[in-house]
Amino acid sequence: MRLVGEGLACTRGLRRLFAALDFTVEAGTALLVTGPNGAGKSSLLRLIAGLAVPTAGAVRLEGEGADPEAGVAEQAHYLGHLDAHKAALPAARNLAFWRDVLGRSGLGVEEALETVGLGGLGGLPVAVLSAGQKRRLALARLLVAHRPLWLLDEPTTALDVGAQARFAEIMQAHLARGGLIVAATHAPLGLSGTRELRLGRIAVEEVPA
Ligand SMILES: Nc1ncnc2c1ncn2[C@@H]1O[C@H](COP(=O)(O)OP(=O)(O)OP(=O)(O)O)[C@@H](O)[C@H]1O
Repeated sequence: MRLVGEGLACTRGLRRLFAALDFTVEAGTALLVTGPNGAGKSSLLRLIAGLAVPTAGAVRLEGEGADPEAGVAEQAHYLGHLDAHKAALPAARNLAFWRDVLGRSGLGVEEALETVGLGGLGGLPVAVLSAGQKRRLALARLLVAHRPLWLLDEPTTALDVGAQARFAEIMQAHLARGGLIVAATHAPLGLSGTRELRLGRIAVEEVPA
């Protein structure tokens, strides 16, 4: 399976953020989208996720394992800046909701909470969780339903060093199973075998391990 972006252009307001952007992400690899604030990293992720429409160009998943009946959005997890939790509900209830919506094809709720280091905290309302705990809960969503493509916007924001390392292991395991990752980030994510797409000065380059 591979994710292909062809001739992508994005205009926001009066500003053209990028044009004629081509990239390919092969199964088992990650593409890091980098560049200065306002370069268009989040905008690119939203285009891939189907949450915004490109001015030109298209994105598709193709090859073995890609579902020809489904669009990219249905085969992707999109994790934006907002964590998409109901603050008044317990963490476990929030995660159970996403598991039901996304298709129950991954870990159970308790196991996913345990995996992101929130074991025993599932009964707490999200409102009382710390910023890093809320982020961990958002990351747990990736685990409760299988989607081959993970679109991650600054996924390690608010995570402590240990949680960053744990999440690097989770991402690496996803890649080892043939998954794909596109991540907008200002910081290294601790992954090997990644390539970098730098916006602001468009170029795709190999990142040394
Ligand atoms: N809905 C919108 N209407 C008009 N302009 C927008 C809209 N959304 C984003 N922009 C503009 O598009 C540009 C790119 O925004 P984007 O969030 O994609 O940047 P980014 O590279 O992710 O930045 P950061 O590193 O700060 O997160 C910014 O100048 C922003 O103001």
